[in-house]
Amino acid sequence: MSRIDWCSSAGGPLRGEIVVPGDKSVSHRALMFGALAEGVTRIRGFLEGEDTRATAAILGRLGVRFETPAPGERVVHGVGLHGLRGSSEPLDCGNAGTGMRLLAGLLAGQAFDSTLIGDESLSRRPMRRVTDPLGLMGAVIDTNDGKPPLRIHGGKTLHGVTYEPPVASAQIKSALLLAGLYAEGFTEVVEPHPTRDYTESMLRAFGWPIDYAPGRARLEGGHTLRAVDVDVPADFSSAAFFIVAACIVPGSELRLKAVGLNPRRTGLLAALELMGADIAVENMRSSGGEDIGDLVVRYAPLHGVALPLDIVPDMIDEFPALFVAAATADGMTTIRGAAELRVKESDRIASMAHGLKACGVKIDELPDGAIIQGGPIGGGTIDSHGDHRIAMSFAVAGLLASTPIVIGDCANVATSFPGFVALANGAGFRLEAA
Ligand SMILES: O=C(O)C1=C[C@@H](OP(=O)(O)O)[C@@H](O)[C@H](O)C1
Ligand SMILES: C=C(OP(=O)(O)O)C(=O)O
Repeated sequence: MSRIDWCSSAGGPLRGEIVVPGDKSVSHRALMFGALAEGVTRIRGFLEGEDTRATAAILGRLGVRFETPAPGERVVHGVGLHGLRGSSEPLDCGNAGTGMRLLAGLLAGQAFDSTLIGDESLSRRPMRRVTDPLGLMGAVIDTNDGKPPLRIHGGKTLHGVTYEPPVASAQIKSALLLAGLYAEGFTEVVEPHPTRDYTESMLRAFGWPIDYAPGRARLEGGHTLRAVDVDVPADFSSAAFFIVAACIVPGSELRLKAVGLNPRRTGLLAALELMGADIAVENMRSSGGEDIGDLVVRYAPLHGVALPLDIVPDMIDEFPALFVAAATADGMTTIRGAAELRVKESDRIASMAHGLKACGVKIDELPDGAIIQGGPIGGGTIDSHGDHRIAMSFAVAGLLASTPIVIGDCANVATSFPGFVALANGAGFRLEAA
C-alpha cells in the first residue's frame, strides 16, 4: 500500500445530504452466509472496502463464485455448508479483525486445513479470544504466540459448548456461532454485555433455527442455510465522523441518509446527546430486520461528561471520533471501561492521546480510557498509526483547528471508507493530500 498523508484545514459548516458507504459488519457476514448457503444471494449496498473485499477474495479461493453486476453489488453463488474446497495458499485477511476472527470459526469446521494471515496491524492483534473457545469445541488452531497467522487444522469433529466470553465482542460470539453450524449439539454464547446481533439475525434470515435475545444466542449444528437477498444499510461507524463534524462546526446542518441504527451500534448518539448535541432521527424504518433512518445533525455547543459505562460496547468503534468531540467541548470528559480500544487496528487510546496532545489538547491516558479537557484545538502533525478511524477522526479535528492538521499514513481509510475524502470535501471539509 503506498503511503498517503492528508492535510485537514479549518472548514465547514457542514451542509447538505450525504450517504455513507455500506456497513462493514453486515457486508462481511452477507458474503460468508451467502457462500455457505444453498442458492444465489444478491447483496446490495455491499461495502467496497479493502476489508470486505479481502473476505470475498478468500471465499473465492475456497471455491465460491461471485459476480459484481455493479459497484456495491455482489451475486454470491452459494456452495452449501460442506461445499468449500481447501486452498494450499495462505488466506490473506488484510487489515480485518472481523474477517479473520469470523473466518477462524467458519474454517474450524471444514474438512481441510487453512492458514489465515493478515497485514502488520492485524498480525499484532490478539486471537486467543477466538482460538481458545474454538479449542473447547474441538478445533485445533496454531497461532504465533496468540497472534496471526492462524493455522487451522481441518477434519476435526466439533461439539457445541456454552461459552461466556470475558469481553463483550461480536467477533468472538460470531466465530463460535459459525463453528457451531458444524458442531454436534448446541452452541451457546452468553455475553457480559450484548453486542451487535447481525450474525444471529442473518442466520435466521438464511433459515437456520437460532434462539437469541440481547446478550445470549444458541443454535444447533447440522441444519441448512438457504440463500436470501441482503440489503446492507449505510455504516453507522462511517457516519460517526460526519455526525461529530456537524455537531462541532458552527452553522452546520447535515442529513445522513438511510443509516443503519442497530441499537448495539448507536451508543455515540446517546453520548453526544448527553453532551448537548442536536441530532434528530427521521424516516425511521425497518429493512431486512434492521432499523435504518436519516440522521439530521445540527451544530450545538457541547459540554464534557462522565461517559456512562454501559454505553461503551455500543460505541466501541466510535471512540476516536468521540475523543475529538470531547476535545472541542466545554469542560472535561471522562471515558472509562474502554480497554478494548487498545487492541484495535492501533492502540486507539494511545493514538488519540498522542495526536490530540500534538494539537495542544490536554488529555490524560488511563489504562481503560482517558480524561480529556476540552478547549481550542491547534494544528500539528500527527500519525494515524495506519488506523483508518484515527485518520478520519483527525480529519474532523482539522475542521476546527487554528492551523492545519497534517495526518500521516491514511491509506488504510480505504479498508472501511472508500471515497471518504471526496464525500468529506463535498460536505464542507478542507482535506487535501499533504
Ligand atoms: O463483529 C463485528 O463486525 C465487529 C465487532 C467489533 O469488534 P469486537 O468484537 O472485537 O468488539 C468491532 O470493533 C468491529 O469493527 C466489527
Ligand atoms: C475494529 C475495527 O475493525 P476490525 O476489528 O474488523 O479490524 C474497526 O473497523 O474499527
